[in-house]
Amino acid sequence: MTEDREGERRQLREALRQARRELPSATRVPAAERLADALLALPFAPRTGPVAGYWATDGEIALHAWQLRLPRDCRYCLPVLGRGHRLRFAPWRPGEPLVQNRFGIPEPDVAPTDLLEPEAMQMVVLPLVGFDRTGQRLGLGGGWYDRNFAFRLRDPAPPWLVGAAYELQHVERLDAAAWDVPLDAVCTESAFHDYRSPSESPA
Ligand SMILES: Nc1nc2c(c(=O)[nH]1)N(C=O)[C@@H](CNc1ccc(C(=O)N[C@@H](CCC(=O)O)C(=O)O)cc1)CN2
Ligand SMILES: Nc1ncnc2c1ncn2[C@@H]1O[C@H](COP(=O)(O)OP(=O)(O)OP(=O)(O)O)[C@@H](O)[C@H]1O
Repeated sequence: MTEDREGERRQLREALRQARRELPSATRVPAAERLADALLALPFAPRTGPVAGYWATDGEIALHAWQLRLPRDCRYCLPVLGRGHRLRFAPWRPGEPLVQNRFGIPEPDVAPTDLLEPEAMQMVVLPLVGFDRTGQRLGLGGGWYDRNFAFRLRDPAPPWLVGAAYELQHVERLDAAAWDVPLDAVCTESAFHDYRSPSESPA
């Protein structure tokens, strides 16, 4: 990528992060409920097994409403950062112990043997800074999700990869890099954006 492109990407990231941070709680609270409605109504919403969310930070749309309304046999998990940009997941219920990771984001305080691999997830709800009409995602820039879900560039779902965002994070077009893993869908407070190919979305 050229330096110009990288600079543009940085500017876009900052503008979108600021816009989402500025949303008032009168907007955030109902948005989290509408997001939960959309995630629970997904045609491929899992009935059972581990599903991954995130601990909302930096103005990200919250997932607690979804977590509370998940089917009984689904286990809500949070991302746990490892060495070398390794991302794994740990089941977590409200009240269970948390520690802060290197970015100050809470993650479950569990033994390494309790961590689940990305491949074990039925569905992953990804945080994002921006998304476009083709399902490309702009993240915080660490490449954590792209690295750890690169297998989805060749393997079919599951895990289904679903971005969660406010509609104001929708942008016209993001440049795709070779390593960018496209999303299967994005849910917002007002829409379900379906990016699956026809073969993945039977009529
Ligand atoms: N809520 C949430 N959890 C997440 C992510 C996320 O985007 N949101 N991640 C998605 O990948 C992973 C963590 N990746 C992250 C990448 C950068 C920063 C970040 O805040 N960077 C700061 C600089 C902080 C520092 O260097 O200490 C910044 O860009 O301002 C945070 C998390 C896994 N967990
Ligand atoms: N599969 C991969 N293998 C090796 N490096 C990768 C891979 N995917 C991404 N990266 C590296 O990660 C860096 C950040 O990528 P990018 O800007 O796309 O992150 P992002 O999607 O915005 O962030 P995140 O996924 O953490 O939310 C890139 O510079 C790239 O070098």
